[in-house]
Amino acid sequence: MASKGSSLLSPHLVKLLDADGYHKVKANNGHYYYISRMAMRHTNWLKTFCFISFLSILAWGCFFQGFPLYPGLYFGCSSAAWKKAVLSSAARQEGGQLTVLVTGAAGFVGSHVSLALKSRGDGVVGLDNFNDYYPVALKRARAANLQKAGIFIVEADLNDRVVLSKLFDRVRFTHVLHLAAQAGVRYAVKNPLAYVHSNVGGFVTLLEQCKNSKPQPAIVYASSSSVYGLNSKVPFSEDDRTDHPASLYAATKKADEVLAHTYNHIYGLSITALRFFTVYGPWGRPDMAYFSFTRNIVDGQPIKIFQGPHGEELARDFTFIDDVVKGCVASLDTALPSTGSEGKKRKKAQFRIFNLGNTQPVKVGDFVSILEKHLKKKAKRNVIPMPATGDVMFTHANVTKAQVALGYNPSTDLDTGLGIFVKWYKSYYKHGGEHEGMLKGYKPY
Ligand SMILES: O=C(O)[C@H]1O[C@H](OP(=O)(O)OP(=O)(O)OC[C@H]2O[C@@H](n3ccc(=O)[nH]c3=O)[C@H](O)[C@@H]2O)[C@H](O)[C@@H](O)[C@H]1O
Repeated sequence: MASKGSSLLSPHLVKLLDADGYHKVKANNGHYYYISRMAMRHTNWLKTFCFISFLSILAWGCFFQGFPLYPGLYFGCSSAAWKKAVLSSAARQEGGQLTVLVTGAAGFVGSHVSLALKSRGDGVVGLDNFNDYYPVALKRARAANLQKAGIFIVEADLNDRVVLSKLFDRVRFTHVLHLAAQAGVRYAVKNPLAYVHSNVGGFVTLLEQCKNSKPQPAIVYASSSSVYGLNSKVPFSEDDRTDHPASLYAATKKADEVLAHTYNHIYGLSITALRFFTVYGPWGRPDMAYFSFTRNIVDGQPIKIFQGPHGEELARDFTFIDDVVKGCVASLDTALPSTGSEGKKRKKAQFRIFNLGNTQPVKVGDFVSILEKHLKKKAKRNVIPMPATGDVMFTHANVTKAQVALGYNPSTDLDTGLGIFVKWYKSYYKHGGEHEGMLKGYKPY
């Protein structure tokens, strides 16, 4: 198709060739080449084909392989500024013993534990995808608190293997506190795949990264009281069966527990699962009843109180955030190191499961009465049959194991805890907290 020419060709011949449908092209070496117009057209088609193929591979990678989910971030996480921010956040201060990656650091529990760790000198790096399941403004406000304390949050999805691997290349994490998840029991009927994406896919992506690391970090992660599902024996103990989940949310948390066991068994990852019982408190989750009921009572809107099929009241073992933070920190402190390295197990590793509850279940109606007392306002109660969206009738934790192993001793009763929450709520929304848009257009059930 292309014929090599030379500057020695006579102008007459060049003219002839042009007329015959050839392009004259000068190469870097000074030689001229004559390429037929047909070949040029083919070359252009080839370029277009290659470009479209490149875009298709990129799109395929983004949507199915979790590879660079946010191209901006992907490139951003190679920048010098990014590396500096990560390293400075991970640096331990005086008294600090651990270097912890906290996933879900802009979340409710994640933000509290991150601050607690940082305040005692541990190195803390956060990871959060700032999804809009509930108002992002609240997550940003929590993140601003962390930033003030010197904690950098990597903004990425857990499924983003590229970002995770860059992060672990930079920092030798001694521990991972994995709290990122798609939360909420009832929203799972609306958006089941969000739970599979974060709680199953994201968890496995993280475990893969941890198992391949050298050294492997010890992992402490959030399970849930919901794994007890339809069990009727109370209080719930860690040795009870957990194979009757009542919601898809619970099923994904149960899946996490069995997945964690597999990684512990095959790769020697040290793993601790914490079964949280309806955690509440300042900087909490607007989708949860204590928060949304408060908002409705303040606004003079009715609240819906669910009741069982025979008119029974539901009850929860509401647990105050400060107690849960202590449980998380003690779990990190007592976690033994993982025994494997770069995907190879050396010996048996620690595997633990703990309930972190309050041990004092309260009926939802009584919990509303306590809120009314602190808000000095009556709720407009609308008692309705429990919708078929995955709720269980009651939860009640036995925390003996956590008491023995972690020194866990919940000390905040619901009255005290809700008083602290209401004080925070009033102050936050009085001082410019984003009230507008709070759960706007969002109906979890
Ligand atoms: O322990 C957990 O593992 C879970 O705790 C939390 O789930 P739940 O215990 O369901 O909390 P939450 O929604 O505050 O409802 C509290 C009570 O109010 C009742 N409830 C709720 C809403 C409503 O409109 N009416 C109502 O009666 C409702 O029936 C219930 O009896 C977390 O959201 C979840 O992510 C997970 O961490």
